[in-house]
Amino acid sequence: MASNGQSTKPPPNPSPLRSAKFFQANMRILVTGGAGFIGSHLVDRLMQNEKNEVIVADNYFTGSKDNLKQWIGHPRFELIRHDVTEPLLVEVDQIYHLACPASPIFYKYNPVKTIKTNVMGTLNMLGLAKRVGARILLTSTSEVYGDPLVHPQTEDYWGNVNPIGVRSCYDEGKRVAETLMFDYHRQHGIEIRIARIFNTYGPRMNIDDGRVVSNFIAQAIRDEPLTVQLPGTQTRSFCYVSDMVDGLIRLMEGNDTGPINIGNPGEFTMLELAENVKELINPDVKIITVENTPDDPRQRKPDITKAKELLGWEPKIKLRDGLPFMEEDFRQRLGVPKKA
Ligand SMILES: NC(=O)c1ccc[n+]([C@@H]2O[C@H](COP(=O)([O-])OP(=O)(O)OC[C@H]3O[C@@H](n4cnc5c(N)ncnc54)[C@H](O)[C@@H]3O)[C@@H](O)[C@H]2O)c1
Ligand SMILES: O=c1ccn([C@@H]2O[C@H](COP(=O)(O)OP(=O)(O)O[C@H]3OC[C@@H](O)[C@H](O)[C@H]3O)[C@@H](O)[C@H]2O)c(=O)[nH]1
Repeated sequence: MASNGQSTKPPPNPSPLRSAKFFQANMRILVTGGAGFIGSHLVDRLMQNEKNEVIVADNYFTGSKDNLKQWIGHPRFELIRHDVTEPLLVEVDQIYHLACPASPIFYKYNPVKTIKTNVMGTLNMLGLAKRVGARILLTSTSEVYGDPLVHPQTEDYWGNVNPIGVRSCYDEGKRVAETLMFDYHRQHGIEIRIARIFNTYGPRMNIDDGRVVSNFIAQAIRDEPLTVQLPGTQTRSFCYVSDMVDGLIRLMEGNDTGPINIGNPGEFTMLELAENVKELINPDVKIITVENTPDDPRQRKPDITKAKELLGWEPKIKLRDGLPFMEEDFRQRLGVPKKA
């Protein structure tokens, strides 16, 4: 029975290859998009369990082998250059399906490819889950709520999304991906999990990723003005990556299909974020305002009641505690030590 009370078919039989000796010893987990920011932190956590074998499939559009360098060559780890818009034939027990560019700059760069990644990529991974009887988790997004008219956002809110805007390749793409997940669940009995991830930050974000936290930290370290996009009063709620990974694993291992919001309810305007970065990282830096892009959501904050009740999860790391960890990582990669 799905969490929403709908009855489903029983799950398909596992692939016969799963009764091979190898599978009895290990849980084999596929992470698509595992070379990216959240994916590589998830891989680190999964690899800590000696019973897990991890396969990463990534096309390196926004991810990098560098994020996984500590695991390359490890006997329980495999890295495949693969685009999820093409089918993938592997034998696995679980699929964490993250593959998709997440920064607005990158997902808008080739919107047709972004929607293909969300739709064909998710179809391919669901097809794989069906063939081998694997459980599959989709990393959906708070962007399914669009420019929300309900605040904070609860999972039963259907959203306020522009279907033909420049962000639609991503937000409508993820909405279709969620639909596909539930249709495969109802029609084929696939075990699904859907996480609606809210803005996440932390070490290993691309320095030129274009998202706000990485932009402000890189700008503060480089002594460049912090670029607050107008009006500056728009809000976001930022979750530190280790909390996010913890939530994703709890969701995968738990009994609820979701969708479940995973995010930190601490809400900040972009001006407040800039002021925090300035104070913590470089008090001499200027804050300037610049033009915004179309359809930028004006407010965003997760209601995490469901995550608390169903997963026993809530974030532990506050923004002001997480920013210094990210600063340290960015300083190392940019080669700019902290001034004495
Ligand atoms: N970071 C956030 O704030 C956030 C918020 C909501 C949802 N999400 C979701 O979480 C997931 C990971 O986000 P992230 O922040 O780590 O982004 P990221 O860009 O760092 O990682 C995405 C990874 O997917 C890979 N990829 C992209 N298209 C692919 C394709 N067609 N085939 C194979 N690999 C492909 C990229 O190379 C990259 O390694 C995404 O699905 C994103 O939509 C992230
Ligand atoms: O330099 C900048 C960049 C961004 N911003 C503002 O910061 C806010 C957040 O922008 P980001 O680009 O970091 O990310 P967004 O919140 O728009 O989207 C994100 O949200 C959910 C996820 O699915 C995605 O990973 C990501 O698209 C926006 O209001 C934007 O206008 C700035 O003020 N300055």
